[in-house]
Amino acid sequence: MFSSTLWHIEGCSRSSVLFLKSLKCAAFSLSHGHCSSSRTVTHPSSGQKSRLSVRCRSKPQRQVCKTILQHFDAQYSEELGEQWKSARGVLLNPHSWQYGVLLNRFSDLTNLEQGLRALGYTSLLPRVQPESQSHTAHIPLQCLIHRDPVRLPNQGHQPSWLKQYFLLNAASVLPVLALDVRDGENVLDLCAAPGGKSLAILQTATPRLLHCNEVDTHRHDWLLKTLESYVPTTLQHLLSLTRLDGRSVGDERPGAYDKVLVDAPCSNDRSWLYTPDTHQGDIWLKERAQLPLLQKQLLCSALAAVRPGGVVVYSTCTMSQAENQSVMEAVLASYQGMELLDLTQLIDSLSDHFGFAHLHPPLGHLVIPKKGQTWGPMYVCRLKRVY
Ligand SMILES: C[S@@+](CC[C@H](N)C(=O)[O-])C[C@H]1O[C@@H](n2cnc3c(N)ncnc32)[C@H](O)[C@@H]1O
Repeated sequence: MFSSTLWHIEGCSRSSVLFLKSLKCAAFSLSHGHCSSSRTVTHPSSGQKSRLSVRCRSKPQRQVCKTILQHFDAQYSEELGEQWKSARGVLLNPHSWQYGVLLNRFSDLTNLEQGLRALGYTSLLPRVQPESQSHTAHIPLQCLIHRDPVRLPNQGHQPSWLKQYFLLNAASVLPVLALDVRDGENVLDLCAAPGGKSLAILQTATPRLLHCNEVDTHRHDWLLKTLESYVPTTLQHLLSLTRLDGRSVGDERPGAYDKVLVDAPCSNDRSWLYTPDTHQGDIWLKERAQLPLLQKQLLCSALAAVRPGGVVVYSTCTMSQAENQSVMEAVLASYQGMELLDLTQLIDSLSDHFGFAHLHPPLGHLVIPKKGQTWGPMYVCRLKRVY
């Protein structure tokens, strides 16, 4: 069993009370800690002191699937060498995992940001984001991170109320920043559920169209719910939701989009390690062998769906070379008129927060979890369709 910790804020000013309400009782959990204690924080604008008291609760511990771990050990020690050791340490210790907070610019954020900063949250991104200076300025993404493995509570769905934040692995914003959507563009999120990246795209710009596609029925419903919970009805006309097999979209809508995101189905390293039973682990390992083909087909579909001059971003949340660089290599070799775009400026701007792996071959970028910076895994690569 492991404990999670709830922090309650007491003795608050009125502005802090608003902040508390927005945090839904202002409870947030630490994924470690076994004691009761309290601490005082000062509200930055009012100077009022608020007391945080800590309580513990028990949650069932997650079991590591030995079959998957053995498989990862064999593959990743060969592909990543020493870097696998530090990633392994993080993946095997959920108590150390950090959670990013993506603020929803469409909601009422009164006092929330200041409140979170008073609690030690800082911005992931610099005020002026790289690569945003040369074109029409777009909206800075507000993603807050904490150096400790603290976790805000999820906000429940309430009709006629927009959620204020979305919890995510902060490395998930990387593909969205690489996509660099501008106001008025036609954008396709080919594999969109549960909708975190669609939502992040809408935080950075107001596209003419955001087409969110998800083939799985259950996950499509989840996507719909996410968008309803975060996007005001006045902007919902920008959204188009479909339940297509992403492999067919390129043929059905050739050249229709300025930007396409392929956040591909992959062997999600973080969750696969905690596969509930060995039998399920064996099934997933068999499925894993099929994934590169599906990923290549999805990427080819995206390249057909983007207009000449348009941009495609490919991303996964696995460290597997077969699902990352090898997919890119195969598609670049078989598809004419594609250019690999440089992401160095963006990567450099995030290198204080994210640990980037040394990739062989050096195609794309991989955020690899490490102690104190537990973000990732997240692979990203950006292509331009030249003609
Ligand atoms: C990594 S998840 C996407 C996460 C999402 N972009 C987000 O940020 O919330 C990949 C998604 O692709 C979907 N998928 C799998 N095969 C697909 C296909 N052939 N066409 C479209 N989506 C597919 C899966 O059901 C899954 O929801």
